[in-house]
Amino acid sequence: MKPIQAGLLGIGTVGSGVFHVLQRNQEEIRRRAGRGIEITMVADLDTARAQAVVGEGVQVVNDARAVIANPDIDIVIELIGGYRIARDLVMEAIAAGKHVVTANKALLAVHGTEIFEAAHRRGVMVNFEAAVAGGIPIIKALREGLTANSIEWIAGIINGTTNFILSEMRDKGLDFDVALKDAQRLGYAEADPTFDIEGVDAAHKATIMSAIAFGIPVQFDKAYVEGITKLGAQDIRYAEQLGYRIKLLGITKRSFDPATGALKGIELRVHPSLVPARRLIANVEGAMNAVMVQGDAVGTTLYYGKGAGSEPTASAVIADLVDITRLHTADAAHRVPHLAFQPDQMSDAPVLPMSEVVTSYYLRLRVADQAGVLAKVTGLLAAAGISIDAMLQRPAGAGAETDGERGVPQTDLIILTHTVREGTMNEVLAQMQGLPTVLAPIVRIRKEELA
Ligand SMILES: NC(=O)c1ccc[n+]([C@@H]2O[C@H](COP(=O)([O-])OP(=O)(O)OC[C@H]3O[C@@H](n4cnc5c(N)ncnc54)[C@H](O)[C@@H]3O)[C@@H](O)[C@H]2O)c1
Ligand SMILES: N[C@@H](CCO)C(=O)O
Ligand code: NA
Repeated sequence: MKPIQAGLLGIGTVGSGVFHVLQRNQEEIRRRAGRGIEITMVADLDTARAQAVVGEGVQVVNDARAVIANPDIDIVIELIGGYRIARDLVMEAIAAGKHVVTANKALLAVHGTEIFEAAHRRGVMVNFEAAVAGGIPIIKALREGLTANSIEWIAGIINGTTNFILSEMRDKGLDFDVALKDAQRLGYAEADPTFDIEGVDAAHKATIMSAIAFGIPVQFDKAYVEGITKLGAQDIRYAEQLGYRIKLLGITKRSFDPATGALKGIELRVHPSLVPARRLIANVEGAMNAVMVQGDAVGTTLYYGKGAGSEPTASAVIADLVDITRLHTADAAHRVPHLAFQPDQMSDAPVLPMSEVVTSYYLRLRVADQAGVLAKVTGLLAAAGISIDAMLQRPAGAGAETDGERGVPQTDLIILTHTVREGTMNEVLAQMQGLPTVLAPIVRIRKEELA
């Protein structure tokens, strides 16, 4: 049989990896797919660079629409990125009856509903393994391997750039900015790295996983998003002293009413989290990703590997090409549904507001070092029914022995709490912040036991 022909839109970090791996392993891939897979046309704005990557045998154009219009091409691979042009091109490729492979989590988290509906109507596949945790086959695990389970929660380190930055800061004492530059140089960061450091990229990926795990539409606009830019080095240190590591986690979870047992909705959130240092996931370092999935039948499973970079991401893109090649002639009923659940079987369970999330907390308060302060702080927690798990008091550090303006001696109080509703915690934090003996904005980091 003739090889299936694919057209590539965008040949940067990931696109060049796809081209090279497909070429290097073409014989094995052909034996697995049952048919050869060839990239016969490439579009990139920088045609000279693109031509240098693919050599003379492959047609290079600067207009992505020329690839979509080519009748010999059955699969369009979108590796441009971003929401705007990529959305139009993917929709046009679907309308033209092409299957699509994309690594673009931003696109799917925001426009996924529209894209999957269009693909379903047109009878084509949109595959996106590379969009979540790069080379780790997590989409396949969730959609196929774990299909027997009622998924209870997913928690993952799903942004390589921020995990790399946190590791470099902790291990080598590097400054945030230096570590970020290194992550950009290594090809981990998004075109706009604020997406990485502000938690947006992780939230895109968590949004996609929430849809697949719980059969809800992709709803990025409902996600709670907090990045690592406000994390202080001293919090990383204090967390260690208490037996925890701080990781940027993407979390999605079914939440039940404790009184009735009824499903309240779905938690969907990204924020720095304290994780017990003894957990495997707490020891995932550098640009590596790891995703924990808790299913009712299988229990806890963990997926670990490279979540970013040229060839690791290419590995996932090519797996999608192979799946499409195998299923090309099968009708929609025989394919794996885009979001794991059949399109007419989606749930309308709401994504919960952050105030309804129940979790535990790390609090750091800069307080006046005087009698009765601790009692006031813990009194507010007690009045709200919030129980304390552990506590530290530490000197405020060199140069911070006294409060600048008022000259009051000061100290740091670090408190770990047991679980409480976030809305309740917010009220207590507002009261604490109002105490005259609390001298600086209170630091609050959520804590996940992941058990
Ligand atoms: N880099 C990674 O590790 C990684 C991992 C997983 C997913 N992704 C995703 O993969 C996608 C590509 O990322 P990348 O790192 O390869 O980006 P990149 O910037 O290295 O490559 C994008 C390429 O698209 C080209 N391009 C831009 N506009 C174009 C247009 N209108 N028509 C044709 N070509 C155009 C650029 O010239 C560039 O060569 C993004 O959606 C990204 O989020 C990247
Ligand atoms: N910028 C992303 C690339 C992989 O999606 C990361 O750092 O994880
Ligand atoms: Na993946």
